[in-house]
Amino acid sequence: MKTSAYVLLFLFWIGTFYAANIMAFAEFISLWYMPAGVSIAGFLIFGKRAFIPIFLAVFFVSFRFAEQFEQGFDPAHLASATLFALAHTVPYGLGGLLARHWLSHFAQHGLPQRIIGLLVIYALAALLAALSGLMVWEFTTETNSGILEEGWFAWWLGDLVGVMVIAPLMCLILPRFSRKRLPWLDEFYAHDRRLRADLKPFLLKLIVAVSAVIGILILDSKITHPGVAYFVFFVSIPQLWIVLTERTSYATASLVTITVFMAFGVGVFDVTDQSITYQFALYITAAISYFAVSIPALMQRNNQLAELSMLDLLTDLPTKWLFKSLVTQVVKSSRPNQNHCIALYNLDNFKKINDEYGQTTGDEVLRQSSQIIKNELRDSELLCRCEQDTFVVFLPNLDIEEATKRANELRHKLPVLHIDDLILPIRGSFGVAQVQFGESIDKTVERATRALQQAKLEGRNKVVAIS
Ligand SMILES: Nc1nc2c(ncn2[C@@H]2O[C@H](COP(=O)(O)OP(=O)(O)OP(=O)(O)O)[C@@H](O)[C@H]2O)c(=O)[nH]1
Repeated sequence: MKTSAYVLLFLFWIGTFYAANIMAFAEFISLWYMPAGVSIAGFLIFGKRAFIPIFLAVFFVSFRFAEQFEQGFDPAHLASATLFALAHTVPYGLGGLLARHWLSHFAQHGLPQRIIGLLVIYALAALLAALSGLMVWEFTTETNSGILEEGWFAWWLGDLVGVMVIAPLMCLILPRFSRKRLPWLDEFYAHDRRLRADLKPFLLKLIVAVSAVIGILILDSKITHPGVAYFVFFVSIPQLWIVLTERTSYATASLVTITVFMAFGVGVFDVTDQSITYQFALYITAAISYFAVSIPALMQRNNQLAELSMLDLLTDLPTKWLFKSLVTQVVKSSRPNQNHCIALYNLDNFKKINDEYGQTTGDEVLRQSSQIIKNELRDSELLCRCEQDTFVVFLPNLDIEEATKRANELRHKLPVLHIDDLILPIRGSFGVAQVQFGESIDKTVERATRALQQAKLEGRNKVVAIS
């Protein structure tokens, strides 16, 4: 944690505290308690070192409040400010550290499971903070007995919204001030690397979301029916649209924007009697956003896996799996009188190259020789790496004789390679088979393999066709 991070965390805490006060629709009452998000994210990103700046910030604010209330300094204020600071810092410290442990040590669980855990931790930390905060309040003042029972739910929900909305924003900003890399955080923002930073479509979607918020607030202020406020849950739809199609950083910004408009709006449009509904809507919208973030991440992971299974990493050629699915498609869409063949080839005595010159030279032979054959192919032909030093070429629209001739042409194209100081003449044995009507590609490959074995038995560096 850099020194600037201590100052930043302290200032963020104080800043969000006063910002929340601006958005309060009654004294100490607003839809969200933003500093809670700063606290939990501070511990999440910086670990236990976040304790000092957060404790000091809460202490500072509590002390100033006590002074303002009672007009003048009283040493008891120091004690009550300390208690308030502990009542806030300890629950969020525990929550943040637990969340950090959960996200960094249980990376083997999928993102959705980790998000469930995160939501539970956030909810428990906010509940603990609400209960301890109110207990300290009851304890330090004489006139406030009973506020624990009355106030715990509203406090909890307000804190929880603050945590859910502000923590992701802090997780974007704070890691820049950390000396450590936080790889477990990257997965949440994996989407950002794939998508271009295009502000225009995002802003359009954000305008839709904000218009929905304002429209519903106006409706709620005009129509006295209490059910109107429930329309605010619709806001989760444009927010979900943003999460699924835009960068995670934009989705984070939109969640904050929606919340700010709602927090100001309940006061401006005087619909504070429905504030619990609005808080719930914000919580649900945030929770949906958290889950939805895992969908683009999963999609990206699937794409990577699909690419891995379709392209051979060494030669960059399609794999047998892709070969089979492509050839099956071509054969299926062919007329009955169309002939197609495959030529399977294996490099001769390749093991010797590996043994004598090393695996790296062997790899280079596989890479270069396959690239040369690939460059010789016609547009309709397809080369894939089957396994080890065995490759397969799809030869469409050729009967077995034409295909045998073509395989011989390709065999002659196998190069004499110059790798470092070595001169390596590359040879190969080919087995050719025609795709029979109604036969699976696996069966054709099996027959071509038999022909290839025959070519090896007959002395290598030749083509054998099987009918
Ligand atoms: N360098 C390298 N070697 C590989 C790779 N995959 C498999 N091999 C090696 O390729 C060799 C395959 O040898 P074979 O085709 O069975 O035997 P061969 O020496 O080519 O002899 P014939 O096929 O009978 O002519 C084995 O030694 C494998 O270890 C790879 O990705 N890179």
